[in-house]
Amino acid sequence: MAKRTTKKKSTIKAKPKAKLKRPSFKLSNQQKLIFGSLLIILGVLLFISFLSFIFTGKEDQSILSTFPERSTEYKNWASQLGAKVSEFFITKGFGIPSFIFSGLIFLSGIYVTLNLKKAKLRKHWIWGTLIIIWLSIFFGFFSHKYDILGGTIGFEMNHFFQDYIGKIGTALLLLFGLISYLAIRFKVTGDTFANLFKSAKHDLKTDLQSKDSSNNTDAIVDNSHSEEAEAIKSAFEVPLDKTEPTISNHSKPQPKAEHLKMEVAEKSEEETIEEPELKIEVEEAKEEKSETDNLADKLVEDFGQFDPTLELSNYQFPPLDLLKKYDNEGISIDQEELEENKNRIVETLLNYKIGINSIKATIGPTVTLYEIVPEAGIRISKIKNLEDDIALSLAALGIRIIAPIPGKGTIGIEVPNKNSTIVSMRSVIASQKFQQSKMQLPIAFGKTISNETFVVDLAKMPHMLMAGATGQGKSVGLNAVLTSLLYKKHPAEVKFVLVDPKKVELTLFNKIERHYLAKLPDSEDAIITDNTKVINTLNSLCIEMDNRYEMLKNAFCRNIAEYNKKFKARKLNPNDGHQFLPYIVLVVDEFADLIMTAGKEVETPIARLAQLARAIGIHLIIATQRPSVNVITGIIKANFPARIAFRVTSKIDSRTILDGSGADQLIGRGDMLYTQGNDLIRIQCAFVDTPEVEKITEFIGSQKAYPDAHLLPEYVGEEGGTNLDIDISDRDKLFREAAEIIVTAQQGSASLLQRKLKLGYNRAGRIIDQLEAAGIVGNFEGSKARQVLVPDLAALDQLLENEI
Ligand SMILES: Nc1ncnc2c1ncn2[C@@H]1O[C@H](COP(=O)(O)OP(=O)(O)OP(=O)(O)O)[C@@H](O)[C@H]1O
Repeated sequence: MAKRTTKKKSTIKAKPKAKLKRPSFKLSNQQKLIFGSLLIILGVLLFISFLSFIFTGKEDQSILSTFPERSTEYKNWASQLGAKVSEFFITKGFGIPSFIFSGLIFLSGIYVTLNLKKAKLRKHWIWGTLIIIWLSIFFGFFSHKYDILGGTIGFEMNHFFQDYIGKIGTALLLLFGLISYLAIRFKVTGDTFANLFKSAKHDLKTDLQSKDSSNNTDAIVDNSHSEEAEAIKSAFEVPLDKTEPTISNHSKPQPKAEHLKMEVAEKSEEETIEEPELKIEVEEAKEEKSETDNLADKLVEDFGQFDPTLELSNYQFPPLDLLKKYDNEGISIDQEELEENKNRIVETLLNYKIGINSIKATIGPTVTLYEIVPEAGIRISKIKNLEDDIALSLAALGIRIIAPIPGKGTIGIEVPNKNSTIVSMRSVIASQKFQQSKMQLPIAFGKTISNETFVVDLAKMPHMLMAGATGQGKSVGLNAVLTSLLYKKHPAEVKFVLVDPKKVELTLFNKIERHYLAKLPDSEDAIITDNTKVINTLNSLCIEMDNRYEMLKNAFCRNIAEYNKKFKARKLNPNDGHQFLPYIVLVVDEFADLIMTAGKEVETPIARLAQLARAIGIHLIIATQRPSVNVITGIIKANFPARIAFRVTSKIDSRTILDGSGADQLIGRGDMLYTQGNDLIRIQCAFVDTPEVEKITEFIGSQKAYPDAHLLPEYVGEEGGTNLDIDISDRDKLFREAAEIIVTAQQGSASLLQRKLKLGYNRAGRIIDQLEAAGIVGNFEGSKARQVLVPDLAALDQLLENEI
């Protein structure tokens, strides 16, 4: 509410401003030409008058008092008016610098005629006037000899300053003015003078050197300074030695090349100065707004931007206090353990004749990374092969060797800490990195090995595959993902579709059904536990995806972010089927189970969504215990670039999920590896316990909610559809509703039904066919929408009643 009032205030303030601006006279192009050419002519006339005033001013002076008398003959080339104006500007005004006025008027004419940027012209006037004042004061020094140089104003001002600060003071003041002008206008700095001085010094030096060398050659070759002698010499030399001319050719163009360089540099400087002008012109072209833009601007001015959160404007995000603080948080460095591990690593490596140059430790929450720089000549593969031996000598599980650490050129050995610390969800949610993140769907996973909070954007991933043996932290990981989003996103901005075949993992989220969950229209529970319902839901998401693509296409947007931005700016009309699109996050816990029972029926829509849904804001998170190849098939793997591996039991599983080993060497309890296609990052997953999730969902669930969960489009399986026929009893159950929509909109298109009724393309198409059979819409007419044969709802009622 508070927001609204401030917005209103600002619009009230803004309105009179806008009204004040409008009266500024705007000339048509013809008027601009007339006015501009008048100014150009005036500028030329002034220049002519001023110029002739220099020669004829004295002669005309005596008759100036007779102005305006037609019979008097003036010497000025612009006659009476020219003499009078020149007298005013030059003698009584600023003297010779007044010529600049004529130039400025001429320039103004050009600007007006050609419709150039006014801001630049204003600048010319300001600087021009300042130069006129400066010059006229400067010429004031010489006014007693040549009074027209600085004019009366120049003389008076000069003497005004002289009275107070003397001649030298005035001269210095003018010098200061000149320096300021150069500094502001031409961006001259102290360095410019220093460089000038340096280059002058350099030139002098080279001049002196060349003079010296020429003196020397003078000494050796007699008469070489004489041109005649040189000509004779070259005439003799060329035929004698063929290499000579090439040498002289070489030496000659050199200064030319230098000169060329200088020119290029100067040119490029000029270009950079001119660049902004070009840019300004481009922006001007952009300013041209379409009618819909203007309407949108007006709507935004009147009502403010569309606020998707308005319906639940009092919604409170869960406070941090709902998350638990742990005692053993924060890393305590055990110096002894560090020393011990270091010595063991060094010893083990030495046993295999691997010398070490240096070793560095980075302590993380669960593992410590020892970075080793081996002695020169040691093969990396040798250290990699010793992985098991090092693990054995350190008597520790979960040693991982990274050889070499990407981008560092060192070898890393990760050794688990004896006492691991818990990374609490609270600490990562409270971190600045998460709180200040501007990501679309930020997820705070936990902490990296260097104890930094790891935050990634789900929207960028764009889908995530999560695998890990049972009891290694998958469910906690999923909860961490959901919690992150609950702490950052308003219910209007994100919706979850939760699939939980285990039936127990995600049940807590039932409490936030009407806030954050999405479901099929006819289903009772939002959390899907039944495998057949999963198929319907996935297909429904595919329909939602198609619908969203259609909406994006109609709105000329490439992705959901652009679309929502446009919608918020009120550039998309809700009456055309546009609406604010929340992100949809599909979470499937235990994907293996689904594949086992439903196979292709699940795989196909998942693959379709994974391939296409990124742009329209549908993101998939799929977790599985068994990362075997028949579960994570090639097509699924190819479309899930972001992978998370908790501890798995075999190297093969690790390879299936990560395309490499590593996951089999993790220590469990939330120790995980994350990859988004390139490097593996070891992370300690944030721990969020069931009671914490319960508190959060309870907090959210107790607040005012939407009337229902977010409804996904209805999906009727192939067998549920009706064939095209005239039989009334076989009609789709949405037939009447669809007919009313079509008649109201007077537009017979399937996509309209898709949008309004949230249907898939096939079903909408079938309904259109039934409408055609009922005589409500006309025949198929190619790309055009079908003709609507019923004029209004009353006629429709009559038609349908007569059928019965
Ligand atoms: N990030 C973590 N930090 C500390 N302990 C953790 C973390 N993640 C998991 N654990 C511990 O591991 C246990 C099992 O975790 P979780 O239930 O997430 O495993 P899971 O992989 O989902 O197992 P399943 O597949 O059988 O459901 C938790 O109860 C917790 O004690």
